Amino acid sequence: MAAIAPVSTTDLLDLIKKSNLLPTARLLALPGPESLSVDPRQAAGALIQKNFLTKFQSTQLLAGRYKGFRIGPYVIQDLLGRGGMGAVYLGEHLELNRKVALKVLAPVRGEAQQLATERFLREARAAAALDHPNIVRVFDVARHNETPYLVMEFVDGETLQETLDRDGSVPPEVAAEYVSQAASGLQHAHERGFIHRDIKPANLIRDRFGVVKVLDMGLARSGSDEDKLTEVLDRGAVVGTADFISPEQAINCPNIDGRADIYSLGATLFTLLAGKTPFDGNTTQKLMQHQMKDVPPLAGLKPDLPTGLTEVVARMLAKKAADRYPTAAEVIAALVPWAGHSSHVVAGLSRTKIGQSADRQSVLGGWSSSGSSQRIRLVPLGTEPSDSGELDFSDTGKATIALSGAETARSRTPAPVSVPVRTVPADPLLVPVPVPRAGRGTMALVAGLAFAMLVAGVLIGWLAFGR
Ligand SMILES: Nc1ncnc2c1ncn2[C@@H]1O[C@H](COP(=O)(O)OP(=O)(O)OP(=O)(O)O)[C@@H](O)[C@H]1O
Repeated sequence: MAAIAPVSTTDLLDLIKKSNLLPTARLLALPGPESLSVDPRQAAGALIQKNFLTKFQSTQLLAGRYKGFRIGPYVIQDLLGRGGMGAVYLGEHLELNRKVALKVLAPVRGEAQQLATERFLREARAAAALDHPNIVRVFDVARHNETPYLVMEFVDGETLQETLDRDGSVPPEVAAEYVSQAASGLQHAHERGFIHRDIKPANLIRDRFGVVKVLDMGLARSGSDEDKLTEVLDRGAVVGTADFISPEQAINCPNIDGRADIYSLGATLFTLLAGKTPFDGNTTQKLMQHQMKDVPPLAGLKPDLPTGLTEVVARMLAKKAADRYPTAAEVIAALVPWAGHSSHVVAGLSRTKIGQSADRQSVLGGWSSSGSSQRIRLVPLGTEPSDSGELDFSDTGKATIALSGAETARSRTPAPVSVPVRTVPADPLLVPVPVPRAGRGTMALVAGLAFAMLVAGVLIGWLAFGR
């Protein structure tokens, strides 16, 4: 039945009552029609001001829509965004007043529903295994009227894609810091055997305090036995986003590792700095170029960029995984000269093995480490000591990162992560369905199609792009 917009304030108040969006105490306090404007729009405005409604709720109610405001114990307050699988809403727990992000699976039929459900579970499992300030936490997965939804940490901020859409590009030191924070989250994920597989600016979200968090662990895959199943089922699908996909993912290599994420993070850093993605063209052309064509030199696109930084990007974007930084932690070390002062990076690193291990020398691999067990010195290989940075995890809650040379040390308290963690139960409500993955928007490209296009396009590609 089509929604009927309220024509009077009494109609509006009736819709509010039917919508179930207010807890009983608030409902009892709701002003009557006599104390509101007779115009329902003005009445709704007054109710927004008195915190009975949000703008989103008011818009829905004024359009006559009053269903769907409640998902489990949460009240929908706003639409945060839409992705390939459904919508993400801001929800507030009815009793606890805690704000969360709710990812609600869009209704689809048949096998697509099973695939989406499987991905939901995968996202929940991956995120539940990870506990890091630079990774968006998933608290729960449940069903509401048969519709699966994820309960996530609400990040009050914007994705780096939104930043790019607004600002075009990002200053070098800011881009280096954002990427260092993302690398810190990835280091944590990689240490636990998870590869994200779809790192891109749209999957990095920055909160109001400047903390960057990795979103959307939906494609993450662990090396655990259980996930070997989905690995087998995934075979046949090229997964990732064409603008940021690593060469090995583009050819659906079965044995990718964390260095695939490092490539995608490099493509993200390239895009943040240059204001454009590394390659142009359609999806097939982009896949081919990631494999065959050198990334255009950043210096040509942005002559003012520090040379050292463009070299870091080039190494992250090396075609062969072996030529990239071996770990995300080493990307952070390489970026210290530009991202150096961030307490957020330090706070994130303190949750990785590097930040926790007494024997940091072995964790750090090629880096040199000095001082007490509470301090590590980061010297990216092949750089001058003046490029080094020092991370200090020593004092209670205080984190210091210092650059040697002209820079002076600064100390800040890392921004606390205030949302309590509720891990997803081992036996979630949803049952995984063993079906192969298929394409989903920008995320999955069916292998047969991709391979066919690749083979057919190789000749054209060489002619069109050369080397
Ligand atoms: N935890 C969150 N906190 C705040 N906003 C969020 C959160 N998760 C997602 N969003 C917002 O919702 C939008 C859609 O998220 P979603 O993960 O569904 O999209 P996507 O990654 O673009 O889609 P796809 O699943 O196709 O990759 C994001 O771009 C972001 O703006």
